Amino acid sequence: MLIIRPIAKQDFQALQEIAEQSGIGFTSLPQNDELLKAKIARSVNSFACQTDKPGDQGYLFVAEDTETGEVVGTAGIEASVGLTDAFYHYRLGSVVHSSPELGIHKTVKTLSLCNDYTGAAELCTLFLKKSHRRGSNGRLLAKSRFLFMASHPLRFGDTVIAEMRGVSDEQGRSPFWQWLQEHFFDLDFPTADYLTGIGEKRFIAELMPKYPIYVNLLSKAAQDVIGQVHPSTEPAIALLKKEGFRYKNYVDIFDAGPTVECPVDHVETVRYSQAVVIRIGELATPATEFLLANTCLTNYRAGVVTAHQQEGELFIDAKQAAMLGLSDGDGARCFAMSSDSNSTSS
Ligand SMILES: CC(C)(COP(=O)(O)OP(=O)(O)OC[C@H]1O[C@@H](n2cnc3c(N)ncnc32)[C@H](O)[C@@H]1OP(=O)(O)O)[C@@H](O)C(=O)NCCC(=O)NCCSC(=O)CCC(=O)O
Ligand SMILES: NC(=[NH2+])NCCC[C@H](N)C(=O)O
Repeated sequence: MLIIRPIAKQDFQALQEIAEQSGIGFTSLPQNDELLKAKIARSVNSFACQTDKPGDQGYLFVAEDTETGEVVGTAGIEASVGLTDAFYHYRLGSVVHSSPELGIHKTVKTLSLCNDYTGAAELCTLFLKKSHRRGSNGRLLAKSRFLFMASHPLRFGDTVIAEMRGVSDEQGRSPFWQWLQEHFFDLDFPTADYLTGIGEKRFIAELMPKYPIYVNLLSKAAQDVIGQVHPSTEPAIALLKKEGFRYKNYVDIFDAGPTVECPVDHVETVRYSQAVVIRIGELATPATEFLLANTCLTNYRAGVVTAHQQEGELFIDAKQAAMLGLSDGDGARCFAMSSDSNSTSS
């Protein structure tokens, strides 16, 4: 069974391995041991802190294979971005150049630097080792965060966003960055991405073009990747679109990958999840698959279980209950895996 739990200090090596595997452009996991240790410590403090409003908390979860004890994936949530340092995007807009006298009307796309997502919660750091990309593992890892948010809504911004990794090749060459580099920076994409990942973001404010950029002046290769995701990120964006996330013309300032957004209470897993009381014992048939999480903070656990729901109660067997730290009579939150089809679009 795969369970999702908060990251702990002893997961450092596993996180280091995931940082190595995730590669360039996966901004939130740079290969820097001190930073990874600091990320773990920040997460441990975030789960432990008592708060009723979003602040500088970052929650990092891991997926653990209970049979081998191996950590096989990560997923994160930032409570609210841009409150301690500026959080930048490019907003893709339009300007119209029009001369009725000459009969010329031209709409030109522009990219404007902005901080519009300040205060939003952010999903990040979603990674599953290739060996475990099967069955419902990816869905469990991505969705378990929404059960956590549904149980602890006061800890997060009202809107949740996700910055999707944009297009770059295996050497870390990004067509969009290439253009910026030629005109404004003397830094390659891997270095810029690394500096952002370790929080050294002052150079953005200092060097980034401050006036809107006319998109038609960019190279064709750069124009083509605006709002496009890296091939390995297709499953991640597919999962979020099914949850109701939408692209509203905001892109990453380095690789032009799309940012998608959704009000937290509109996210499918949040909307269709239910608070239930756990009953442990024999399962009645037909039992079906549920995503189930306890309502704890530091002892948070989530997993996919076979269960039987009757009104406000969810019946599970003792083994599954033990894995999720649940006892008979405990409150929990569940989502019927079959209700994924409730999604309004894909
Ligand atoms: C993202 C995950 C964890 C997802 O796990 P899996 O690949 O096992 O997921 P899956 O269940 O096979 O696929 C999820 C859904 O995507 C669909 N799908 C799969 N491949 C696709 C493709 N090439 N194009 C379009 N859709 C595709 C599947 O049909 C499925 O939809 P149905 O359910 O309808 O069948 C993994 O792919 C991964 O680790 N990727 C590499 C790292 C990465 O790029 N991470 C995202 C960075 S961006 C980030 O972290 C922010 C986003 C976030 O945190 O959520
Ligand atoms: N350059 C980018 N577009 N980066 C997006 C970052 C990918 C992913 N959201 C992360 O947490 O790392």
